[in-house]
Amino acid sequence: MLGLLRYAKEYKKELILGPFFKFLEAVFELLLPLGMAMLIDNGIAKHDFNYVLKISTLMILMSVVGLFCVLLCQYYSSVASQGFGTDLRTALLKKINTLSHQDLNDFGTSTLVTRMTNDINQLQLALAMLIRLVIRAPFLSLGSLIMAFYINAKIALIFILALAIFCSVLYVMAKQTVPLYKKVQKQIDKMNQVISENLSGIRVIRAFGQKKYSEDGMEQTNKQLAKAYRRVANVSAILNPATILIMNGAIILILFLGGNYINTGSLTQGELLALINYLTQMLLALIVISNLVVIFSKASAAATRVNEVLETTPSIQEPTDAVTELATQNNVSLSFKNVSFKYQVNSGLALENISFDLKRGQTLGIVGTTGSGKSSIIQLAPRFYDPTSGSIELFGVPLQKISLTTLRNTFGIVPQQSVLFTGSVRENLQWGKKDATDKECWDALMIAQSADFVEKLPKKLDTMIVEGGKNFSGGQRQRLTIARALINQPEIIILDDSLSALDFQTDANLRKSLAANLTNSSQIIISQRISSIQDADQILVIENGTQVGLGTHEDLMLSCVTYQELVESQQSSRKAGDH
Ligand SMILES: Nc1ncnc2c1ncn2[C@@H]1O[C@H](COP(=O)(O)OP(=O)(O)OP(=O)(O)O)[C@@H](O)[C@H]1O
Repeated sequence: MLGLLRYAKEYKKELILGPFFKFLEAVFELLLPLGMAMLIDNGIAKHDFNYVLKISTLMILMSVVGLFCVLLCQYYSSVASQGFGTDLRTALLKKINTLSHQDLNDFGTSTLVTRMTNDINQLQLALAMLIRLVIRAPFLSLGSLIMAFYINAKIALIFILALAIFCSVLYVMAKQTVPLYKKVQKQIDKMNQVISENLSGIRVIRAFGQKKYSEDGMEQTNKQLAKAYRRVANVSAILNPATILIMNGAIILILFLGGNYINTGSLTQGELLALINYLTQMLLALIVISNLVVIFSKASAAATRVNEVLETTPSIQEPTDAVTELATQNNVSLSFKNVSFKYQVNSGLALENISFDLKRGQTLGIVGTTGSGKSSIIQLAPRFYDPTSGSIELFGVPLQKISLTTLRNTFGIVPQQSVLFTGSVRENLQWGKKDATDKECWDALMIAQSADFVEKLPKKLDTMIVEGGKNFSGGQRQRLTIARALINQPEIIILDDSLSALDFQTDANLRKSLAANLTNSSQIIISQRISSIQDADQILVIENGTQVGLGTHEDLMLSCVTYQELVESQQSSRKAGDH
């Protein structure tokens, strides 16, 4: 956990001044019972009004200065803890952005959300408490003990006894709660996952009338989370009553022993009062320490989880001596040589022996039944995953040697699901090219057959896209994501079933427009529709992860049974639709 403090190094001043002011306040607080004893024994008992006035003024002054010290400490702790949380969150997001798709699959989205939010909040709170209380509480408890020895060493032994019992209770409790907090965090992950699935799929849940099923699932996860919390609370709840019990037991002992000492004249009434004050102060400080233990137990579990992400070595890394310039004039832009791939070490092959050469400026169509491995092929080209065996080359250079930025800038990818972000149409297009001008935006929209509908929008390029692009139709979203992918004029454009929401005419116009405007770019078009790929220079046919055909439409109609069946099934379903 301490390792994470490196993210607080910008706040050194606050980390020093915060505890310093809290320490000052604690010194004043420690002196107050002594002042009270002096006031009673030397002022009130001797009817010395001037002495009472002097000491009480001094005590008020100490309290006021103490108050200002507390305010300053609160200020510094807020600045440092909020800053630390912000810096840590930024670092975590940066790290997540370096992780490969495989690493992200391994973690899962919900746990990353919990780590970015809940876990970092815990760490922020722990740092604030560290500044406010970590020096003050031990100082007050130790200071009270020393003051007790200063007043009466024999009675101070009761303090030691109370302290020993308290520490034992605390140790037992901490040992039990730390693992329980880890379980709670896991349940929070699960809860986040259920919430995000339920909210993102709310329309589907309603459409299928699955409200009850979704609510039951949520309730079950909710109950499990509550159960995990209850188990921690049951253990933690023992601490405060146990501390009060120890405190009251110790006070009884002090009164008993102190009463005898007063009778024999070896202790004054003021001193007895001061001793009880110090005991209360010590144990209250210890309760604070115990609460700190709870906060730090949670923070320790949170730190482990945050560190787990920060310390993950991305499975796909920037190569040393990376190639940043590609000979894009090269005849072959992308080449797969006997590529096989599996998603998990112990799972079966998702792709087996895939080989093709995509020539510059040409189009490769990929067809196959659903789940046959089409998307998996194009996940390998920008190195979202590395192949299990075989090799892939981009303009003659093995992918592993190319800088990740150069590699990914070579591709313009339109994924299966059209993901748009909250922001204007222009801002969304500029994801493809940061400094794209309005002309470049309109050109890209024109090629993607989107200029017409964007032109009709009230604010055109400045029209806001709401979360997930819900204010656009499925087909409009697809065309906007296509425009975003080609605004940078990439060397290779990949359309992963991205024409599915378009009518046949728009689909044909779009492909014509791509061919006419991006003459130097190669294209990979994945589609279930034969009509979308039949004009491609080459068509790759995939079945159960294996390559069962490669050639033109005409070649495949002669040589590939799977292709012939696909064509036939689409022709017959179209005929059935016509009737
Ligand atoms: N992230 C993943 N982790 C594990 N297995 C996966 C993952 N993505 C895909 N698969 C598996 O790999 C196989 C091929 O999936 P892929 O998405 O490549 O098929 P596809 O042909 O593109 O399907 P569709 O046409 O339905 O989009 C499937 O069996 C699928 O379950």
